[in-house]
Amino acid sequence: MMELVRDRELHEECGVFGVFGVPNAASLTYYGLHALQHRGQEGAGIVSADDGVFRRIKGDGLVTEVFDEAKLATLRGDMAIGHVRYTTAGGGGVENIQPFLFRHNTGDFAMAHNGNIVNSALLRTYLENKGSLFQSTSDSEILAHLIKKETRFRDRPRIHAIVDALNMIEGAFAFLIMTANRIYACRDKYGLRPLSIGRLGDGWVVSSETCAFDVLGAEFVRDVNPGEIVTIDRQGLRSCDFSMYKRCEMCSMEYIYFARPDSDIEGCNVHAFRKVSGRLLYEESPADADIVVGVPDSSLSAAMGYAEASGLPYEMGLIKNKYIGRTFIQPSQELREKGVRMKLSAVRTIVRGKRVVLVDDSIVRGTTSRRIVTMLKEAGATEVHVRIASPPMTNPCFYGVDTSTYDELISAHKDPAGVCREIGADSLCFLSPGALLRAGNRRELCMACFTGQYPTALYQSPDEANRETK
Ligand SMILES: O=P(O)(O)OC[C@H]1O[C@H](OP(=O)(O)OP(=O)(O)O)[C@H](O)[C@@H]1O
Ligand SMILES: NC(=O)CC[C@H](N)C(=O)O
Ligand code: SF4
Ligand SMILES: [Mg+2]
Repeated sequence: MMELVRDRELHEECGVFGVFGVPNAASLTYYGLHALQHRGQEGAGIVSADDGVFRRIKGDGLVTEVFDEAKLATLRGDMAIGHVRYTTAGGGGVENIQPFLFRHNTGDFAMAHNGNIVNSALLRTYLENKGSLFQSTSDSEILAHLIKKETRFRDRPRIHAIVDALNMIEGAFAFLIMTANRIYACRDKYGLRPLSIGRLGDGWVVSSETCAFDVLGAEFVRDVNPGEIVTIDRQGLRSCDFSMYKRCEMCSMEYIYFARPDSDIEGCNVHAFRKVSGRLLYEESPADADIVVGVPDSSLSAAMGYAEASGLPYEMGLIKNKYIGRTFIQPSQELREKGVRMKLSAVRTIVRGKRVVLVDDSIVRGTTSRRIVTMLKEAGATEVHVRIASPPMTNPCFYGVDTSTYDELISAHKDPAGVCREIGADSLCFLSPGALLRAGNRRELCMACFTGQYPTALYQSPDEANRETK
């Protein structure tokens, strides 16, 4: 049977982008979303607002597949928000593609979310029992119903309802909420997901990652803080805390794997973080070898750091085919194995007769490492020493990253020696959690998928999590 195979082993979260007070906001949002495309390739959407008139276009696929010039031209106005989606809750389907748009007699509004709400099942039941009719199966829609659930105080400013609603949801989020006159940018109190604000001409832009600012020529202003709502309107920026409990537990996988190397997250450049993590990986786990090879693309910065610290030459021992799309069709498991060969090839003349240090950013199921070790050996490498720039991944993520279930995580069942045997390497070492903190010069980071110490309550047993696909 033909099956659709994703080309990435680890799946990212969504990306959100917003523009306030700049003509043709939707076109700018298109370019912003294009810069965030790596965060989600399943669907994309933009909602624009023009004098209280909201217009929306959304669809399955990449930003370039969903929009064209003619479509963008219909999204008039100087305000817009957009979203690129990778599903973490509620399944696929066009009804789950964001931004969501809600029509209400107190004023229409649109909403876009990156993250995952861990108490969504409970809240959904509560809201449905109160009469809510959901348009989608996405966890994100819950926030809108929470904002509108209280009809007794219709005249109070909307921000009060937003504060109350944000305090009812538990989990990870970067939310953009757009009304006729303003955009609210909100981040969860644990600081799990990134969200930054930039200046563009007389207006403002908000983005999951700062790489989108550079694309538009916008200037970084500041990050939205954990537990904060930044209101953007004609008066400029205003800040309000919806929670006094604040942590700085940014998702470490943003630095390790997800974010683009040219993004700065909470003041630390992603490429710089990875490079230092590679240096620390060498200090913790040196290897007797001839060359250092990174697994394209996400581990290249860490591999450079490892090579620099070790004094070994950094070589391009693996090449990635740029034209392997987001997904490709494979007929069977056997050909699926060949799928990675379509994606990555060893450079025979570079690795032949060499002892190779192979640096990757992470091991999830172990598929990539196993295939690449075999490939390097088949190409003539005499030894392959695998060095991973993150700790063993032993727990699933509940916060918007599809890191797999317990059953699939190779390190949940095998110690590093067992994983080493399984992938056929000559040695295997992982980076320590402490080194991750040092790489970012931080006191806190979410490392729950490595340590099992989740910053929030989970509302789900490990068994349920294990059964859940996404
Ligand atoms: O142990 P596994 O289950 O194989 O997963 C780990 C691999 O997945 C990711 O790469 P991915 O192929 O997703 O994309 P990349 O090209 O961006 O590195 C990550 O960088 C590892 O290489
Ligand atoms: N990856 C994400 O951030 C997903 C957002 C939301 N939970 C969804 O599944 O659509
Ligand atoms: S559990 Fe892992 S992937 Fe999930 S938010 Fe924490 S660090 Fe990121
Ligand atoms: Mg990879």
